[in-house]
Amino acid sequence: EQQEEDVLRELRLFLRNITERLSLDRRFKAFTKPVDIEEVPDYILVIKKPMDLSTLLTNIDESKYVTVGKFMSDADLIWRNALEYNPDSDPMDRHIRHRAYALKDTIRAIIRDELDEEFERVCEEIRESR
Ligand SMILES: O=C(C1CCC1)N1C[C@@H]2C[C@H]3C[C@@H](O)[C@@H](O)[C@]2(C1)O3
Repeated sequence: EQQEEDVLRELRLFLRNITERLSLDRRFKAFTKPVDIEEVPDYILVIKKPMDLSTLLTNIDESKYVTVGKFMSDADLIWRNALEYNPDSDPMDRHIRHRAYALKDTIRAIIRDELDEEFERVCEEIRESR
C-alpha cells in the first residue's frame, strides 16, 4: 500500500546517496563503469556477473532492490570481481586489489554508520510479503 511505497522510495534515496558518494571518490574511478569488453575480451569468460557503480545506480532507479541486503550483494560483486580478475603480484594488480578492499571497507562502514536496523527490518517484511 502507500506506506510500503514510501518505505521503498526512502530505500532508493538512501541507496542512491551511497552509490553517488562512492562514484565521486577518486579511489573508485575504475569501478564507476562496466569493464570494457573490447579492451578486455576474456573478462566475461572469467567474471560470471560483472557489476559497476553506474549499473548499481540504474538498478536502484529500476526498483531492483527491496532491501539493503540485496543492494549489498550486488555492490560486493564490484570488489569481489576486481580481486578475482586481478590476482597477480604485479604492481597494477596490487593497486586494483588495494582499491577493491578500500571499496569493501567503505561500503561496510557507511552501512554500519548510516543504516537504521529497524528500517532494514521493515524492508525485509515488505520483501517477504511479495
Ligand atoms: O578489473 C578491471 C577493473 C579494475 C577494477 C575493475 N579491469 C580488468 C582490466 C585489467 C586491468 C588493466 C586494464 O586492462 C583494464 O582494462 C582493467 C579493467 O584493469
